[in-house]
Amino acid sequence: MPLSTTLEPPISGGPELIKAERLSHAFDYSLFENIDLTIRENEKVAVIGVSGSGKSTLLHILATLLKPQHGTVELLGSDIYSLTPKQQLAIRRFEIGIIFQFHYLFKGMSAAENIEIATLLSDTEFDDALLKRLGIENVVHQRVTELSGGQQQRVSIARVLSKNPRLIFADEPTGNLDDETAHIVMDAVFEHIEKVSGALFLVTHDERIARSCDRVYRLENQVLEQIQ
Ligand SMILES: Nc1ncnc2c1ncn2[C@@H]1O[C@H](COP(=O)(O)OP(=O)(O)OP(=O)(O)O)[C@@H](O)[C@H]1O
Repeated sequence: MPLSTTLEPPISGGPELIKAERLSHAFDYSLFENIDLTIRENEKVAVIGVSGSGKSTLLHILATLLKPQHGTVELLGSDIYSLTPKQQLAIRRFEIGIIFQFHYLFKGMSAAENIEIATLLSDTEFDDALLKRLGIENVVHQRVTELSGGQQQRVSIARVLSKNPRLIFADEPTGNLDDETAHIVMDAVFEHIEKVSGALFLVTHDERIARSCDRVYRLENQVLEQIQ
């Protein structure tokens, strides 16, 4: 059994926005055991690791989507898996943005409609400047199915940022993007975190992008090891 991986919080003394303690989870085999992780205000944390090591599962657990078999997750001070479904929904709606590997856009709608749904639900404004910045201002009125994978990825990122969440969980957000666009997108995400004094939990295979975060961990052999 691996040793408990207790990770020291960073030097900054800001409030703890994401705090996981003693997380363990298994499917057919154990993915990780006794993981502790704290992410404070204004911090960006990346996790890398080989395919199948459990990175997405860890992201789902932190992002309220999957109850861990052991351990606790606090978001903005609330123990999320002890909340009622209604309370969980409110946190998901107003405080959490999840950038999924596979977008999950509404395919029958235009890009703009996909973004509008998010702004309506979270009571925020449609941000034209953000679309321009992400280079999708000329395609927003097209149906999502007419867009390239990279354009769809940017629409899904615009949808998440438009909600103005404090906590962003991003699973391979630059997987479909060329290097230049990947950097534009990550800069927009980083700036957003700064603007809202939020926190980012990023899963990526791109080591350069991981290294641009404040801390980097590798998930391997059931252990989350800090490598930067
Ligand atoms: N809902 C599920 N039911 C059963 N097994 C699952 C489930 N979700 C994930 N797994 C398994 O858990 C393991 C870890 O999956 P996960 O998606 O967390 O890995 P990952 O490190 O994110 O991989 P990748 O880099 O390829 O996205 C895999 O073997 C996967 O098949």
